[in-house]
Amino acid sequence: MSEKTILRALKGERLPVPPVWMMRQAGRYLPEYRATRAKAGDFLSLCYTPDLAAEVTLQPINRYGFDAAILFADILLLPQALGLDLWFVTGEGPRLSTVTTAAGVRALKPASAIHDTLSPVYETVRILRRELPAETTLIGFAGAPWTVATYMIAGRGTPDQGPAHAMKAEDREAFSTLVDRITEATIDYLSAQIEAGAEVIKLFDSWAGSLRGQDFDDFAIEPTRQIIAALKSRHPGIPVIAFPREAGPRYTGFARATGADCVALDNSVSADWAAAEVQKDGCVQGNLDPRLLVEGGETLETETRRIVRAFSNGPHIFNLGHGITPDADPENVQRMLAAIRG
Ligand SMILES: Cc1c2[nH]c(c1CCC(=O)O)Cc1[nH]c(c(CCC(=O)O)c1C)Cc1[nH]c(c(CCC(=O)O)c1C)Cc1[nH]c(c(C)c1CCC(=O)O)C2
Repeated sequence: MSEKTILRALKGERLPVPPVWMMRQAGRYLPEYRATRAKAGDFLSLCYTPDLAAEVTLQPINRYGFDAAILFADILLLPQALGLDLWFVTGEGPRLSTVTTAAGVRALKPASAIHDTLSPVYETVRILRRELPAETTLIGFAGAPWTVATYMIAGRGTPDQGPAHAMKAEDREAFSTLVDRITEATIDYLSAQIEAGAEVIKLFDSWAGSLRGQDFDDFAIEPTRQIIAALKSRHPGIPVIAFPREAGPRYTGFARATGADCVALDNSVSADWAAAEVQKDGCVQGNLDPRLLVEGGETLETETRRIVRAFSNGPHIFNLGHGITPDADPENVQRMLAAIRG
């Protein structure tokens, strides 16, 4: 069989039709996901039950034939494996016990202890490698250290990441120690996913956009660079997609600075700008506004075609600028795919 399309794009090949997958493609917009989640009881039980996590990972592949499957798990399982309490409040989101001091950082479990909690995730990866169609690429993932730290410090999602910025300002050393601990644990976590069968790794830095100036270098670029260097030295050739969401002008040069093979773009940057500034360094993915999968209509098709055209001169994986939302219409995903694949 010829090499999988996603892997070819990640090596820098320009393909006549871009391969496609979607962030949060296994999720609440799909009735079959809601049914399996009900069977599991709650979101975390779904993440930690390998048969059910594999089942929901496969649902969007079976329905739409995406070129990649993304492991079903969550970026907040890692803080839990480091010793924090984690729970999800229905309709609100995640809650964690917090780390805000040097003593709190010292009390975390060592990186070497994470596998006790996370081994079901590796089992999900093994099941998926057996069950996925031969042409479908399996993506493993983790949160990037800054984004994971923002949840560990605040104990929840925050609009401006205020508590994390406050700890960084008040005790930069303790904050850096926390970021280093997450970095080390993330390397071990992703290595274990690769050993279990993940073929590509994605790092989600959802809150990268709130880091300014030197902080962006120290806490968005540097930990990502360290993770990618360690993964590529342990697993030569493993491709990595980095998503420094809302990095704006700092998308320029991000692949070169971190060693990422592909940069994922949110929908606040223009595709034409990114084609000139970001795609010149390698593969890009993303950029379609997830709202369009709620609204549908002519705009969904014209915007999809516009993004395909803008990135048609270089390596490109079609994706959204952020996750598909629970109110999206599954039929609109078919319309998007028809506009991409013709
Ligand atoms: C910040 C973040 C989290 N998780 C993730 C991020 C980074 C990407 C982003 O910016 O969205 C990443 C993530 N979360 C999930 C996946 C699975 C793979 C996939 O994309 O399909 C992935 C890759 C499942 C999930 N993670 C979550 C759900 C919804 C849970 C449910 O079924 O009730 C899913 C399918 C819950 C979650 N998990 C998180 C939040 C803030 C929430 C609540 C918000 C929400 O409900 O969308 C943390």
